[in-house]
Amino acid sequence: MHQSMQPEGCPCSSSSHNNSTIEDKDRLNSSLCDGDGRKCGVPESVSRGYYSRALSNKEIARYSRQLILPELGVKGQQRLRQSSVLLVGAGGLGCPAAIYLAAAGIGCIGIVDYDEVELSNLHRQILHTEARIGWVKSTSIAEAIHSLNSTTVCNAYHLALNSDNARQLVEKYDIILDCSDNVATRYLLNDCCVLCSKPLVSGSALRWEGQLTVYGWKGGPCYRCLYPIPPPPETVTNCSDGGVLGVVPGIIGSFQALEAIKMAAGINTSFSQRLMLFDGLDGSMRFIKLRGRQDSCNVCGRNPAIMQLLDYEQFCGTSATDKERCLHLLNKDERISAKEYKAMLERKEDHMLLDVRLQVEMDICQLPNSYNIPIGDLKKESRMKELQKVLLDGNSNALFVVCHRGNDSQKAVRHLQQQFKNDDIEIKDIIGGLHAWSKHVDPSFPIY
Ligand SMILES: Nc1ncnc2c1ncn2[C@@H]1O[C@H](COP(=O)(O)OP(=O)(O)OP(=O)(O)O)[C@@H](O)[C@H]1O
Repeated sequence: MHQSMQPEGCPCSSSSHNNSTIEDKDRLNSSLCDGDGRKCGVPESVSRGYYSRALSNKEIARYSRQLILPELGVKGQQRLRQSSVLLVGAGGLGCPAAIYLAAAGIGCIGIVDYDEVELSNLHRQILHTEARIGWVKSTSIAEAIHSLNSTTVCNAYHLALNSDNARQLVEKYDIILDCSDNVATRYLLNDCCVLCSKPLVSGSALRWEGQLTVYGWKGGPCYRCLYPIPPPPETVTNCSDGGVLGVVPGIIGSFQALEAIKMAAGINTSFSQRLMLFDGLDGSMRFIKLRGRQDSCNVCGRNPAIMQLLDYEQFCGTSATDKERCLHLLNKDERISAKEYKAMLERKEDHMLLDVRLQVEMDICQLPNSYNIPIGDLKKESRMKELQKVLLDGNSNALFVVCHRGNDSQKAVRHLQQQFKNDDIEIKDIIGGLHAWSKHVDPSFPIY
């Protein structure tokens, strides 16, 4: 665990940052370092010397406030310098986790992310900046790490972690942090960490709440021991749909760094077989004892069925075909485009526009004359009667449904078609919702 594994960018060369910080997928296979520093152009003795040497005066000064903690001490600090941590996800959890790991003196940090920085990331993905909008996220974090602690080697991998590349990456690092935001990646990382015998520090955050636990540590359970079957995709909400207060992933990501630092320093973790539930709204923290490793587990049990990585999108029902099916719930003739709706408005055609988003979203922006019933309320009889009355009063027999991006509006149309099956009402949704309106009709319309 504390043997240095020296992933791609080898910490043995102080000038290695410029060469090895910005990794990309083509360079994934071309390791800069063969495991003992020789390919870095630094004499072997120097690189070995670096690791075995006591802390330098500069290191003592830099880490002095943590060095005097008896639980850490010089030995612990040296272990941090020899350790490598891989973060999957350079977003709300990955940013705080990465920066605290670098600040503490972790020798090598790898960051995997396929995404680029957007304006809507900045309220919580605190290492990215206005000036770096459009940058590759992993590169943006590598820059932030280098400014804070130039002695930490940082490998930025601009790629989507998948079954083909995960093992190759995970096996190079000592500790893995799951800072991703989707179920398929969680199962992929879990299985990969079990197969490579690596501990996995798992975090998640949504709305005001966050969770933290550590899988696969000293005989503790893995993610599959607790959740053998993935949740139905329609029950999973992400931050762009459900929202999140930036501080919440900040807190959970910091906890992920804390646990990784403790494990790397040889102290132990407090979260194996233990789950933390944090609620920022009521300021509570609860701790739940989790069941241990399950003999029946498909990946870490007695007779594991999973000996190699799978197709996790398919396993979780989130593959491109599954998404396509969800996106095309309605037929073509049950939908109109944002442009067609605009043309209809210009022709002043009689109709009613129903917006099925939450009131809080209506407060951000809405189309003129839209009537609001949130999708969750459409099943309530009272709201159905109300809608019927508005349609009758307006004497309109055309009902158009809009939402944020055109997913909920399709579900709403299906439901309303059932409700109004005896009435002569044409019900359609607007393809792509308000996003499409902003993109194709009115660029001044706010996007959130
Ligand atoms: N399989 C994966 N490989 C690489 N990166 C991943 C993978 N799965 C998720 N991620 C990354 O994990 C990060 C999760 O962070 P977070 O949820 O804060 O950000 P986001 O996806 O930018 O959010 P939003 O939904 O608001 O756009 C994202 O940057 C995403 O690109």
